[in-house]
Amino acid sequence: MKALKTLQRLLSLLLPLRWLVLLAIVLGCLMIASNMGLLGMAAYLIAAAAIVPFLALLALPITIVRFTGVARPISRYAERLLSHNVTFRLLARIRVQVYQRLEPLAPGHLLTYRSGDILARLVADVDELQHLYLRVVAPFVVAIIICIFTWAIFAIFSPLLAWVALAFLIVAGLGVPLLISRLTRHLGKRQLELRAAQKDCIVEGLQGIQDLLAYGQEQQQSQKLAQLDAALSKIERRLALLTGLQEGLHDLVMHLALWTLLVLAIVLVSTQAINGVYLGFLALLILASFEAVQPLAQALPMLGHSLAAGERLFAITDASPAVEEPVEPRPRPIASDGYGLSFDHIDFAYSADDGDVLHDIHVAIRSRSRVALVGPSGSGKSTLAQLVVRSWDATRGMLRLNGEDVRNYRLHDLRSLVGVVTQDTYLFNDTLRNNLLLARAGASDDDLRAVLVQAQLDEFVRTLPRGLDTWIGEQGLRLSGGERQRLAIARALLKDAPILLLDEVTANLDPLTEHALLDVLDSLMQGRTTLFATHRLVAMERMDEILVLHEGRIAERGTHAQLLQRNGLYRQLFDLQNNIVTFAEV
Ligand SMILES: Nc1ncnc2c1ncn2[C@@H]1O[C@H](COP(=O)(O)OP(=O)(O)OP(=O)(O)O)[C@@H](O)[C@H]1O
Repeated sequence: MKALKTLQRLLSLLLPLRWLVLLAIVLGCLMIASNMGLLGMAAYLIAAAAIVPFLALLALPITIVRFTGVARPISRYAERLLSHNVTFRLLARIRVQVYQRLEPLAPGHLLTYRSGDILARLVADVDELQHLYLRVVAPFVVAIIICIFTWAIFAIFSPLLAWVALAFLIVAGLGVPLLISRLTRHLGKRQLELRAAQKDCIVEGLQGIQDLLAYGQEQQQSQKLAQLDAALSKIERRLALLTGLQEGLHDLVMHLALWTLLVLAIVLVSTQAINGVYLGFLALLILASFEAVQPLAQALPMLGHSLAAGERLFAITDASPAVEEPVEPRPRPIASDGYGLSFDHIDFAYSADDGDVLHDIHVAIRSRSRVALVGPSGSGKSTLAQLVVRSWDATRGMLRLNGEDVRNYRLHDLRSLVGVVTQDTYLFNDTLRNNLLLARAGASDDDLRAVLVQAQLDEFVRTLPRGLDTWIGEQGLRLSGGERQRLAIARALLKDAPILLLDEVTANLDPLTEHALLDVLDSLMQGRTTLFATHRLVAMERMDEILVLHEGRIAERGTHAQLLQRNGLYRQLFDLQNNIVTFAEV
């Protein structure tokens, strides 16, 4: 039932291209009909030439042979061209549509998938659909038309012959392949899963190569890959066995059909029910019909692969996004005197199964103020900051931007107001220039230079032989940690958004680099409403307010001086970091 529904959904994707599909079907019929015409008429001519005294009487069959001889290659070529065109256009469209569906799922839902698995779905699974679109849809319709056509021709000579021929065609074209398809369906699904796991193993192995080498685990990773390969080969062997079996059965049915029909026809000829001159014609016609249903017979067992791939793709497109777009969105807010945020009694849980990680967060953040979120690891700093860009929505309570619920703005509008720098801002394997332009396409070189100066990266860029056109490697691997962070800051400066989220920006840096970067951050925060999540209590005196989070609650709030005076959790964390007390004393 599920397979039928998937098939129906996959077929509905063809609707926008229905006229091209129809044309491919017409061309397919023409190709097969001309093949049948060529073979059938050739057989008839040979038999008839012996008994027909004047060649002129054979003018029509001769014309048919000449016409079909030319029509066959032309229609074959046009049909192939068109089918491939339709299929690969559709696959490209599906791939983009699935990819676009990934974006609203990020980051919440995507965490449940592995990168290799997503890669496999977008590349290999989409490719699997070609079995359906290229080799099943049009060939199926063509095969049905051919069956009807064959039946009609045989019926002219004898209804008995017609029904027997049709029965054999149905068994060869549909019965055998559907039987094999039932056997291969679960294998096809397993094959896709194993291929995805294989890709994931390779992607993970490459991403974690340094740690694998450091821990001497590279052998284990190759063993894992070898095990997956072995499992995959086993499945592929079984699939090859079944496909071979299917081809053998098809040939067997075809031979049985040929002999049965020939014997029947000879009996009918001997009883004068059929003119003997048509015997060769009928024999070649049945051979041509079997040849016509053969592509479908070969493709049908692979239908299981397409259905399994379709199910895996629909699992992505059907997943509900972590956050929804508003039904009636408010226009993008424009506030000349800045943007304030207010968290109204917010509770948050990552999923219904998990407990709340934020409890009753109730705080207003004035426009253009700098607020630090500090607290022990896991206290909820990043989670709270991420609510601002609606990576997730609050489970209870409301987050307002200048008094309006953030859920009432288009996601794009809301996010365009926020600049984000995290400890692992993603840098693309591209030039410095293009990594910056991500924040504002079309920015001039002067704009780029200005933000590089502010981010104190201009001198570094000047030392590079290719300047802004230098490739920075995958994830900015050719840059040091400090340079990567400065580039991320320059990017945020270029975006020039009025709200800023800084999440552990200095976490991976040495004290000297951290110190230098704090000045850069200072200029970035200038005039922007800033949430600065950090567990490092440095430069806290530059903050207007500090919120100390503990187990998802605001445990303390105030300025650096007020919190130190209070002698609470903040003081403990501060003393611990500055080696004033030891961990045991806290
Ligand atoms: N995607 C997620 N799914 C489920 N739980 C999560 C997820 N991300 C974080 N958590 C949990 O939420 C809690 C708060 O995590 P969060 O990352 O916000 O803390 P943090 O204060 O920023 O920590 P750190 O300083 O270590 O970055 C933790 O218990 C963490 O395990």
